[in-house]
Order: sequence, then C-alpha cells, then structure tokens
Amino acid sequence: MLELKKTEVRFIPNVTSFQLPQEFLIVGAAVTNGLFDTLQDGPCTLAELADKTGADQRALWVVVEALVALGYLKHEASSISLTGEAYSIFYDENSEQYVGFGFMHAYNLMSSWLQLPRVMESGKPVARKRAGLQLKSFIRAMSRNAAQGATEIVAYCLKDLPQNPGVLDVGGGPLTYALVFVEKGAEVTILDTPEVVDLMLPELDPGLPINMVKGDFTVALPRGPYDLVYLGNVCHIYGEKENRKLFLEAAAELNQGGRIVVNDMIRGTGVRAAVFGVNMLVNTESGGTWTYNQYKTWLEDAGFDVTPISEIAGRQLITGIKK
Ligand SMILES: C[S@@+](CC[C@H](N)C(=O)[O-])C[C@H]1O[C@@H](n2cnc3c(N)ncnc32)[C@H](O)[C@@H]1O
Repeated sequence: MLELKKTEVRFIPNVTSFQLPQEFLIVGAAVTNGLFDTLQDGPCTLAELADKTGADQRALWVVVEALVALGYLKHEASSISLTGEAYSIFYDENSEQYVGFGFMHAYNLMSSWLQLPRVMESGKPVARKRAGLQLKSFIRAMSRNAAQGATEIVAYCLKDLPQNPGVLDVGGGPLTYALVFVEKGAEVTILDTPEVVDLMLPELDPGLPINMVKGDFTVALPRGPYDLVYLGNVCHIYGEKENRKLFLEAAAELNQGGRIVVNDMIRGTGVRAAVFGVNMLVNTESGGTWTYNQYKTWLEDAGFDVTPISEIAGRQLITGIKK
C-alpha cells in the first residue's frame, strides 16, 4: 500500500488531465500511417501522399489540415511538406527540439489502457505481442528514458568493483547502459529476448566487449561468474515467484562480494510507482511495482546483504551484496 504520512499531501487530483489528447492522437496516427516518413523523403501533393501512404484521400485531407494548423506540416500551392519544427522534432538528432519517435510507445500503450475497466473485471491483462514498429518504438522509448541518468547510475553500480568487472545486464537490449558500462572498462553480457537482440545487434559495434545473448531470464541466466548483475527496469515485469528465482540465479552467477543492483520504481514511495503498477496490471500477467520490504526479503532470502534505497539521477536503486 502507498505509505504517505498523514501530514504529507504530495498530489491532488488533476482535473486538467480530463481531456482528449487530440494532438497526440493525430500525430500518433500520422506516424503509424507513414505520413511523416513519406514527407521526409520530399514534398507531395495530396494525391501522391494518399498513394504512397495507402490512405483515403478525404480522410487524409482532414488530418493534413489539422497537422498544418498544429504546425507540423506546410501546404503551399498544391505541395505538402514538413515544417522546420516537425523536421527538428522527429528527424534532426542534433536539434534541441529533437524528440524522435520514442513517444510512439506511449501512443501504442493507449489501446491497452483503454481496456482497464475490463482488466479490473477479469484481473487478466490485455493480450498483446510487440513486433515491428511497436517493438522499435518500445526500444527507442527505453533508450531515451535511460540515457538521461545512465552515466551516474553506471558510476554508482561500478563503485568499488574490481577494474574491468564482468557485468550481466539483464534486459539490457536497448544498449543504453551497456555502452556506458563498457566506456567505464566493464565487459558486458546482455540477456534479452530474441526479437530485441535481432533488432539491436546490427547497431552494435562488433569491436566492443559486449556479448548479446538471446534468452528468457525467467528460465535461465547466461553462465558467469560476474561482478555485477544489473536489473534495469525488469523486476516490475514479473511477480514474486519470477523475481525470487531471478535473484537466486543471479546470486549463483556472482563472485563472492559481487553485487546485484535493482533499478526500479519502488511501491510505497510515491505516485510514480503506484501509477506504473496500473501499466503492469494492464500489460503483464504477474508484473507490478514492489515495496522496499518485498525486495529486501526476496534478496536476503537469495543470500544478499541489502542496502537502503539510493536515489540516483531520479531513479531508485537497491543493491544486494553477495554474502
Ligand atoms: C523495460 S525494458 C528496460 C530496458 C533497460 N534495462 C532499461 O532500464 O532502460 C525491459 C527489457 O527487458 C527485456 N525483457 C523482458 N522480459 C524478458 C525476459 N523474460 N527475458 C529476457 N529479456 C526480457 C525487454 O525486451 C526489454 O529490453
């Protein structure tokens, strides 16, 4: 349960959020339909754009007109093109306005969140399988989220470990943390699902000491020994049974004095973890956000000494040192 002190009011209901996010829905639909990518290749007439994207011309015109009004597109003579802002936001990685397409992960999640009333009735998640564009958006969103704090978090994880430590990065497929671990002298094994490894392997410089292994961490971990097992936002995908098994197996693959670091949202510490728990309720069989006491018990039972929560770069980290 959320443990707020009686005197502490952290959030009040936000009725300004009771609105249809129309701009987001229009942009998300345009990305899904390939409209921006088509115009990134060059300006088009409406007929050309309809032909290239496979859209109905009347529907396309209504959406294009809204995107012109919102500042994403220009319409001059009969030619439709991206505005400078839209180019900067979606495509120019060097621009301060750059956002990329990571936001499509949130857009894709909307359809499952809309089924929350049904999930509340059945207690069962919405069936879904991420592939193609959805998988790419998910990985982009993960990379972007992680990039902000990765340097500080990696420094915290590696502090006092031997030089050139062996690191197992469980669910590290987006590569964000692995690239920083390597920069700091580590040799990294990443375990992720076959689809994510297939998607990301072509982006990996083969000269780097990073080994990407396809697998399922609820089944088995790649053999160690390691100095660090890093669990970045993976414990919330599963429940107690899977996490206890994961911690036990991590302990078995760690050197004496090696450590496990859990980076996740800790239930009972605020709104973020409570709300994210709903995301896991809707999208996973057994996932959720877990309290500090749950992590502490599961880690101690797996043979770790457990630290208090450390807040690093806005993230919550719990470390277990192998006894
Ligand atoms: C929420 S993302 C976290 C990514 C990264 N560690 C971070 O903190 O930004 C979870 C990652 O775990 C991977 N994953 C989920 N379930 C898995 C499983 N059973 N076995 C292996 N990888 C899994 C996903 O493919 C994804 O790359």
